[in-house]
Amino acid sequence: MRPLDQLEQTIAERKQAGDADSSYTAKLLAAGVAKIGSKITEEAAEVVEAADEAGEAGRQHTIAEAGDVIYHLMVLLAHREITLEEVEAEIARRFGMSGLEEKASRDGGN
Ligand SMILES: N=c1c2ncn([C@@H]3O[C@H](COP(=O)(O)OP(=O)(O)OP(=O)(O)O)[C@@H](O)[C@H]3O)c2ncn1[C@@H]1O[C@H](COP(=O)(O)O)[C@@H](O)[C@H]1O
Repeated sequence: MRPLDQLEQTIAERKQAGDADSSYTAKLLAAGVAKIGSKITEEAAEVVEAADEAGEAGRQHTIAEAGDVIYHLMVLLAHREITLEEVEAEIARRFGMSGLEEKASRDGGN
C-alpha cells in the first residue's frame, strides 16, 4: 500500500473510533474545519520558510514540513468525507491542460 493510502486509512480509522485523549488525529477531527484549517495555514507558512533555507539541511526541513502540510490536508479531506481517489481524479482531469488555460476557462484569465 502507498504511504498516502495507508495514512488515509489510519485517518479514517481515527475518525470512526479514535479517542481525542490518545490520538492527535481524532482530536483534530473533533475540533472541526476552523482548527484543521488553521493548522494547514500554519504548516503551509512553515514549508515556505523551510524552502528558503540553504543546503541539504533546508531541503530535509522542507521535506519534513511538506509531510506536515499533507497530513493536515488529508485530515481536512477526511473531515469533509473526500477521498484521495477523488482528489487524484481531479488532478488527472487537469492533465493536458495548462494552468493558464484552466484559469482562462474559469475567469476569463484575470
Ligand atoms: N502523519 C502524521 C503527522 N504529521 C504531523 N503530525 C502532528 O502534527 C502536529 C503538528 O505539529 P505542531 O508542533 O504544530 O503541533 P502542536 O503544537 O501539538 O499542535 P496544536 O496544539 O497547535 O494543535 C504534531 O503533533 C505532529 O505529531 C502528525 N500526526 C499524525 N500523523 C499520522 O497519523 C497517525 C495517527 O496519529 P494519532 O492520531 O496521533 O494516533 C500517525 O501514526 C502518523 O502516521
